[in-house]
Amino acid sequence: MALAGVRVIELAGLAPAPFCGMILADFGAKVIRVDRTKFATAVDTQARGKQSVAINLKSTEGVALLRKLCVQSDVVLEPYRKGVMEKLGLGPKELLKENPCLIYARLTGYGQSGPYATAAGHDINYLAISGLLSRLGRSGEKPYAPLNLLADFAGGGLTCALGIVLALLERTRSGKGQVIDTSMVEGAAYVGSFIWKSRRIGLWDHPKGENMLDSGAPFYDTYQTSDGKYMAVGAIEPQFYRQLLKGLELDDKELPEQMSVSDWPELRRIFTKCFASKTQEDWSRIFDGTDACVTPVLSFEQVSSHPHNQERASFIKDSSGEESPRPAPVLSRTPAEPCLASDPVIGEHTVEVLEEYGFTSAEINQMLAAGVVECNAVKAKL
Ligand SMILES: C[C@H](CCC[C@@H](C)[C@H]1CC[C@H]2[C@@H]3[C@H](O)C[C@@H]4C[C@H](O)CC[C@]4(C)[C@H]3C[C@H](O)[C@]12C)C(=O)SCCNC(=O)CCNC(=O)[C@H](O)C(C)(C)COP(=O)(O)OP(=O)(O)OC[C@H]1O[C@@H](n2cnc3c(N)ncnc32)[C@H](O)[C@@H]1OP(=O)(O)O
Repeated sequence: MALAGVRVIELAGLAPAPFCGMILADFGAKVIRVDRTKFATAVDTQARGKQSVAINLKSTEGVALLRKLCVQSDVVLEPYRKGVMEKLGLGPKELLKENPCLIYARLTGYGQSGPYATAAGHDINYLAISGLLSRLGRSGEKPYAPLNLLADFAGGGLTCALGIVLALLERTRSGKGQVIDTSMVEGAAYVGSFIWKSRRIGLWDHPKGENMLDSGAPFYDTYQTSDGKYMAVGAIEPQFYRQLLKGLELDDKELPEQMSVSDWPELRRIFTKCFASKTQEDWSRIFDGTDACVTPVLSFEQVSSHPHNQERASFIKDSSGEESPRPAPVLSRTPAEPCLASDPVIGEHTVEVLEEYGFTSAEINQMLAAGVVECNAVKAKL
């Protein structure tokens, strides 16, 4: 796999850093999640392929141990509030001094500087400060955060993973590590570059929810079907729009012009009535195999059995039968091989990992006895 041989120390976080760690693990890195001791359950629901060691970082021995692990690792990924790692004596200054090749990835909401740097926050707050949230939502309604996808995962976990891979690539030339400052505000804004840079062509001139791509246009929206499901319509270009009208059995001579913005409410009313006359399955049969850009809005229950997803095996099942998306993108020679075993319990691999990092049994037993580390058996999963 592409990241085989890369050793990552991931300090346990809430959602974005676990996703970043999972991406690296899916593509072959050895990812060791550092959990707290005396915690029953991990909050990490994206632990695929990771190992877990439980270390009490509030002890000097725990901090010394983590420093030793970082000396023999390629990447450390930390998701804490600005200043937390420095307070523990685990800041980049210390760790890069001991291992100049280390890639020190920091993943926070607001980044490592600026007046908000130390403030608590979540996806919705970062999205708000990025400017993007102001553009999300239907006309006349309040801004709406699309789950916690944009800041936490697109702008956070994914952007941080990109930073790590870039730094690993650069290290092959310079032999040097570096610090990555991932701000979810900036990551989300960067993901939104198209919105910023397409303002000059007038794509966003109207208020929120009244533009072509934000549910303003009737040919770029969702419609309810007679069985209470939905179809997604993305028929922008005239040749695709014509196919939409054909599928709906509408005569364009009897309709307003596609790009006549003032007629969009009327067009939407016509499309709504049409789509409500047949089931999702009926419409799928009509539009599949055409260029109308009309697809069913699949539920989580429907996705894996959809013929397209099925043929590409786009969803996988782990050993407990839990379904999830397979890693993307697909690399032709070195594709990801996601681990199908169930997620680690906190401290499941403490002894195994410490042995691998060269600690003797006596040293490990001493740390276990002193409560510096904890090892939990898999039976804790039951
Ligand atoms: C919208 C999303 C968030 C969604 C998260 C949900 C998926 C989960 C939220 C709650 C979870 C549930 C809950 O935990 C209860 C159950 C628990 C059970 O185990 C599982 C089921 C649960 C129901 C569980 C289920 C789900 O997991 C939840 C529903 C987001 O937006 S996430 C993005 C958040 N923002 C960031 O990550 C930005 C960067 N980070 C921060 O700004 C802060 O970390 C943050 C997130 C604001 C939290 O601040 P906090 O004050 O809590 O922490 P920090 O200031 O960072 O300090 C960390 C302290 O911890 C010490 N520490 C760390 N490691 C160790 C260790 N190994 N040993 C000892 N101590 C350790 C560290 O030294 C710091 O201590 P100090 O405070 O003394 O400096």
